[in-house]
Amino acid sequence: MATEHAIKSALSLRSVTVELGDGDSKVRPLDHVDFEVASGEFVGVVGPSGAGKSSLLAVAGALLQADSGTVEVLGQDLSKIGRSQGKLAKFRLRNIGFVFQSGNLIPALNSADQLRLVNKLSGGPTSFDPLPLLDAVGMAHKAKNLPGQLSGGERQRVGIARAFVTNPGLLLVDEPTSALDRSRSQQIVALLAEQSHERGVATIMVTHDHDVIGHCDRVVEMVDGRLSAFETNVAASAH
Ligand SMILES: Nc1ncnc2c1ncn2[C@@H]1O[C@H](COP(=O)(O)OP(=O)(O)OP(=O)(O)O)[C@@H](O)[C@H]1O
Repeated sequence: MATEHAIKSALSLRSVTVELGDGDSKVRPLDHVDFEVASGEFVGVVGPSGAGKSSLLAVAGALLQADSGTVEVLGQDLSKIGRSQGKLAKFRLRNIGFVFQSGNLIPALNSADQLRLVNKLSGGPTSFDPLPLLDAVGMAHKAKNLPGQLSGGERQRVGIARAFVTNPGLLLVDEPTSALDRSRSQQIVALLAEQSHERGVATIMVTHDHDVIGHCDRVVEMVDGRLSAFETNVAASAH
């Protein structure tokens, strides 16, 4: 494990504010948010509906621009990448992985091809082999199955393997268990924790599911656009 000084934060938000809407309907989903996540750290984000959790992921994922404050991903200040969407998209594709609610797989592609497509789009090696990644999530035996032939948990596993194709330094995960039963939810979040630690990826997981936050190294709570430590004995609710 590298020291605190050796690891630069994979994600660093300093006094980040985002305002959306106009006039009376103006809202501030992020209100002077400070947030640091180190490489290999698995952080949960909880909080009520409308608190700003998705906005936090969108800012960290370079999908939404901060109105003030600074956002650094893997040491790169996002505001300095330039206004061109092309440059930002390229940076996102190479450095940031996303896992969505229900896997978000392409219906016509089998598991292996889901990964091959991301490798191709990101300019990865032609020799890319999806099997080791599918194996890491326990899905090598279903490499040739289409999403329609997989269970919800299996689709989520393929979605996780796909997110690791580009070796991202930052992984953003939005409600990964919303379509799963309790035991599958535990398995999927345990897998995310294990893979984040093994690969040294900083992972931020937004969840409403308090049953799974015991797998997180740290949990923060978002309320009215502000972030604070989540005051619960996380260790006691683990596993
Ligand atoms: N494009 C937009 N224009 C105006 N307001 C928006 C926009 N997107 C989100 N908001 C508002 O910003 C606030 C924060 O929304 P956000 O989606 O980040 O919350 P959340 O914590 O992810 O909620 P949930 O748990 O319901 O997904 C809400 O009040 C929402 O209505």
